[in-house]
Amino acid sequence: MTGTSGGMCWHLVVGTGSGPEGSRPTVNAWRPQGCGAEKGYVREAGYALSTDNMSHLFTFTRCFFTAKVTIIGATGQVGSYAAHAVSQFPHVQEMCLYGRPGNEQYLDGLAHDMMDSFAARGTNTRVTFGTNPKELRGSDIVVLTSGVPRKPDQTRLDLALENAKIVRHFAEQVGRMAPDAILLVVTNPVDIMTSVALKYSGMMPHRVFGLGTHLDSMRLKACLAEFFNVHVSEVHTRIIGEHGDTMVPMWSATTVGGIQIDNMIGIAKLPRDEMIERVKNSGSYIIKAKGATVFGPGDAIATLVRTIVEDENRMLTVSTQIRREIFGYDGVCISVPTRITRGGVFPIAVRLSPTETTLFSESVKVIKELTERIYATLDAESSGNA
Ligand SMILES: NC(=O)c1ccc[n+]([C@@H]2O[C@H](COP(=O)([O-])OP(=O)(O)OC[C@H]3O[C@@H](n4cnc5c(N)ncnc54)[C@H](O)[C@@H]3O)[C@@H](O)[C@H]2O)c1
Ligand SMILES: O=C(O)C[C@H](O)C(=O)O
Repeated sequence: MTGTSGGMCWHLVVGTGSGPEGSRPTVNAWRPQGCGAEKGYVREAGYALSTDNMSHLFTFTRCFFTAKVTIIGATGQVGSYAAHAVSQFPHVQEMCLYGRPGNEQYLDGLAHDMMDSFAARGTNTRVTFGTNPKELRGSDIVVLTSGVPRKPDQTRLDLALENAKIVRHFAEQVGRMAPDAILLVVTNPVDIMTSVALKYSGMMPHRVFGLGTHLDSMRLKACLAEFFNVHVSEVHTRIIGEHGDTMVPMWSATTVGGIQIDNMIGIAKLPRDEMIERVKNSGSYIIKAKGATVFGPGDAIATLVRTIVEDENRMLTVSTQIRREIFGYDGVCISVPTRITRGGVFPIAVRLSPTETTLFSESVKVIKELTERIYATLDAESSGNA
């Protein structure tokens, strides 16, 4: 059985094998073997057919999903690493490396290099590349990484206008060629670029989102794991607001080993301000040291893509359009906790502490003002008044 859901192709394969209690229908499912001809990956959907009453009791069914993921800006540092990281997931059937005209030779070389890597690691993902917008057709997820990166003496906000023009150009292409895709924006300043991509793609708000403070949340997680000397998986934390200087740590939602940090003995020594300063400066520190941040954002992108293609239903903090009814503000994309599924990204309303509320409103103000200025400049340019 084949169908589509959330723009993604899915296949459900049910057979009649023998179950532990007799002739209960079971499932024919293909698992990727690394170098075989299998195309899909199997996951339990939690229901299946019962022999007693085929119509009402579903207890065990499996289905698998395959996706085409396109990386725009694949010749860049973040784009190329993200393409490689994302291709490891069995659900990703096709990885399309997309770039601007003139970059064909580079993209061809990148595709060959990645295919060698896949053979070495046993990945069965098809690699395609191109610079013609028609290559975007059929994409289930598009990751937009094109744009200039900041220099060591710049802030991310300094890139806003130059990158907005690049993002507008590609967002219009995605809106035309792959309107049912989910678009993940990475280009900085990412919150403003997410708004630009949403506006110019014409896509639904829950299908356009930005990497936002997911990466900052991972950075804080690493600091906390180091401080408490525990495995990173023991730490749950979030940073909301701008991916930038006004980011807001959600200490109220920070736990170590499931224990809220305020309830941990010795917590008075936790250097919260230093940790947040370290997270805020992490990008510029790495750029000064080695030219670009690559593995952190690349693997953060990969987590988000996997969450969607595997329909993991996870709660992650990413940049999304917030609504006045829930958050008290609208007309802005900024990071809040969201639920991410194969259908898209859905903001979750949460109660913040009084300090978090004040800091979040300051963060919204910064992003909203600059977003409006960028819209005005782009609109004036389109109407020939710039
Ligand atoms: N949100 C995040 O956490 C995060 C993390 C890392 C990088 N970034 C941002 O991602 C972007 C790319 O970073 P990078 O390190 O890969 O940079 P890079 O210079 O290595 O790559 C830039 C990419 O953008 C393309 N590009 C540049 N100018 C273009 C134009 N005028 N038209 C079309 N394409 C153009 C290039 O061809 C290349 O593919 C930057 O804006 C950077 O700030 C964001
Ligand atoms: O800091 C940058 O400019 C890149 C990115 O936003 C990051 O935080 O790694």
